[in-house]
Amino acid sequence: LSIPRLPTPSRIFTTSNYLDAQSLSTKLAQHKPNEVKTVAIIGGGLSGLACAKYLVDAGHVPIIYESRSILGGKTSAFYNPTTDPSSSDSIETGLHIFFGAYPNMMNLFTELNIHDRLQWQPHRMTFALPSIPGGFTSFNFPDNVPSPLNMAYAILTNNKMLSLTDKLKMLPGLLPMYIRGQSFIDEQDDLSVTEFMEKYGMPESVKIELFNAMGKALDFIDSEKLSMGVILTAMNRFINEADGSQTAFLDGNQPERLCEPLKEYIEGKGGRVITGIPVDEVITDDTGLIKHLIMRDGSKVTADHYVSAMPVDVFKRILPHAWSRNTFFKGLKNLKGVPVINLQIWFDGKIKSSKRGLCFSRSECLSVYADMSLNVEEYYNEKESMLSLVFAPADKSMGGQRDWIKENDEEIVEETLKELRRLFPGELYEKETPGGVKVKKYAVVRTPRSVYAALPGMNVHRPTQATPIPNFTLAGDWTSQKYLGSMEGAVYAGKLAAEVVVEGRVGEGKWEREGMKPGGNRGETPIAFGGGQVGIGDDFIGHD
Ligand SMILES: Cc1cc2nc3c(=O)[nH]c(=O)nc-3n(C[C@H](O)[C@H](O)[C@H](O)COP(=O)(O)OP(=O)(O)OC[C@H]3O[C@@H](n4cnc5c(N)ncnc54)[C@H](O)[C@@H]3O)c2cc1C
Repeated sequence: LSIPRLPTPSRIFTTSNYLDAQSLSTKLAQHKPNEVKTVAIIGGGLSGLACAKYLVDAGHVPIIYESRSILGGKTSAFYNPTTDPSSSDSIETGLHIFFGAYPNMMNLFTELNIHDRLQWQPHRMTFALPSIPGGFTSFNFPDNVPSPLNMAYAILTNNKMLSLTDKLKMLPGLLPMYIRGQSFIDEQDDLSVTEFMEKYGMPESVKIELFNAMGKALDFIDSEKLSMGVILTAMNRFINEADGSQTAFLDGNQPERLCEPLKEYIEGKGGRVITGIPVDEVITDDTGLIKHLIMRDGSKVTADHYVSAMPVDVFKRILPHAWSRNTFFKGLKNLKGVPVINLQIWFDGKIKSSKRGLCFSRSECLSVYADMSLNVEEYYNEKESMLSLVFAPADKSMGGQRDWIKENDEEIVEETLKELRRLFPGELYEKETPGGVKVKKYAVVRTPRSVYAALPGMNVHRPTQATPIPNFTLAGDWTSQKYLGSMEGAVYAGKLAAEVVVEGRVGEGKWEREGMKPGGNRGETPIAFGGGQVGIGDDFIGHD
């Protein structure tokens, strides 16, 4: 209504990835089950919701058990906990950006008939220029030019970040990514960004100007520590699709605008969504099959089949003792969620130089941010800016300057404002610039364990959705799928899990991807998870 909307880029519906997503949906919807199964899905994030959606399409009866009172997991939002108790704004777990190269997510929006809820942005990528306070530059992707030419044009016509020599020196590393695709990407997963750049002779400036910003945005990790597989995967998805890197915001908070229609769809076709009671334990019989789940309130849940759509850190805690000796689950001990912080800051006036779309702040502690008052219908405000900012890396183990995740809100906000003063010189209130806009209120949301940390060599430890346990399947963005830890990855993994259940591919669990070192699924070597216990160190801490 108040914010101009661009149409959904039509080319995203013609890519081979989109057509694959569509044909998997069709296959599941046309399935005629011999036996209708009740499927207990643990976790009501996007992956659990997507899994349930495709299971009802296939004629089964999924029941989601979500521990919190709100659906959405890492995309959830809460009302009110700002520094102003009289307000009732929604506070999101994180600033969430959708990309054209999210074929399963785009397909899901089509199936739910809610594409008009995506607020597409002009096709460009905007970066702050750290050496010029208040300076920004954009890579502009021309309309109606096919990939990869539109990306080549965007890169070649921007000279503010990389020289022509830098760009040419990127080619030996990036050409095989384009030509060989996934097999090349998987082979590089063991290398950090720095190691990959040394191997392919890329200049340091590429890391400073580009890869640092990408790493912090994609996985909340500094590029010194990050696996190069992350950068290559994102570039590969973007370079192969003309509108792959075009971004969109949802027009409001995800629990209402995306999870609610999913819940209505699932319940409208016979499934159920139960919130507010965590699953506490998975009870197995002598053969390792799940007998039932025990809920926090002491009740038991039995089903024909069970799916975990929990984050990896929680799954490790809940893993039955009987399974911990199976080599399929061996790699789990290496997977761990990355800490990240998201801030929402409301100002008492408009930040005049604030831009539409997503910006890479390229500062020490901030990753990406957006002025929600300009971009998202729910937060639209003509007079006052509201910034949503991703603060990363949030601890030293991921390359942060400090363990910010443990700091108090005031220190985090102070550091953020310090960096914002460089992005908007003279526009934020300080004693010396009394005319600037003042902070009205803020909310700081910490996610101590978010997406799995994509450190070098981790990809091989991500298990497939099919497991060796005949009545158990895995979902979640951290399971093996080609879209990183992301909303697209979560939806795709949920859909793949539904396919495993529908096809009865039970007890299969194998390491499917070529070029990966097999973790094995039927090996007999017992694995030590700390004396039979599966420990993850500190607990996953949610918001409620
Ligand atoms: C700050 C931030 C910014 C992000 N930005 C982007 C972005 O711009 N673009 C993008 O694509 N992705 C982004 N992501 C990543 C994205 O949010 C995740 O990849 C995705 O939402 C993961 O979905 P999931 O369903 O796999 O897991 P989750 O969302 O973690 O869902 C798991 C669910 O399981 C529930 N659960 C846990 N334990 C139990 C239990 N014992 N019993 C029952 N339920 C349980 C949890 O409460 C949760 O609801 C961002 C994440 C964060 C934190």
